[in-house]
Amino acid sequence: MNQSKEQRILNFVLQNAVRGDPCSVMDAIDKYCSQKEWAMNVGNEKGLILDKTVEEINPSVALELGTYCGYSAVRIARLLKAGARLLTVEFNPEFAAIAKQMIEFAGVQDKVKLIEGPSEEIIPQLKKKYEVDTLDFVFLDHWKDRYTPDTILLQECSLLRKGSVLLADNIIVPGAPEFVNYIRNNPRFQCTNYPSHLEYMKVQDAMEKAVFLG
Ligand SMILES: O=c1[nH]cnc2c(O)cc(-c3ccc(F)cc3)cc12
Ligand SMILES: [Mg+2]
Repeated sequence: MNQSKEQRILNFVLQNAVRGDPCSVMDAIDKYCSQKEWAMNVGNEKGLILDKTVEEINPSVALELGTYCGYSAVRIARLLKAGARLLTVEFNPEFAAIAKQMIEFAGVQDKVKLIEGPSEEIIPQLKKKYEVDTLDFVFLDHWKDRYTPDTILLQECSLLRKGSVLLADNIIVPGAPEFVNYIRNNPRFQCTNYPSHLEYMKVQDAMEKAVFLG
């Protein structure tokens, strides 16, 4: 059976990174995906914007939509204080299986709960099934057409509180114009745009930060 690209990325990490060292895992993924095979990890340039946002908030409870191979789950989890946790949602079972191994190899599994399934099903379960009160931070990095409906669903499920921060990847490429229109014209959010580049490419991209005003 032919190996998937995601399996090749994981194998490269297992061969070249240091078990229990999240930064070595991130570096190995970035090295492989910039030199061998492009993949849709947030990457190091936009990753630094993600780092600064997470450090600013210092979240107790964070949610990621779109785990993929686990690169940004490792990136976020390495910055979480003792007792804080990241819930990360992945729809694709193959990606979830790779991400589980990536998160465990990086040694951040105690801070990360990987949930397999569609975000529209998982979000309404967060309070009762996953014991979430409200979310301090949400990283949207799944499918651009889900950014707006999932942001609305988070509000309907009372998962956002005054000061909750959303950060969305891929505002330019692949682009989320409907989400940008929704969030920038919504008086309940205070938005900031962070120009950057598509991971591993000299192509313009951007991230959008949106603070929920309650
Ligand atoms: O589908 C995506 N989900 C989350 N993040 C993505 C991401 O960072 C980049 C891309 C992407 C960008 C350019 C391209 F030619 C093909 C795919 C897709 C996703
Ligand atoms: Mg992305």
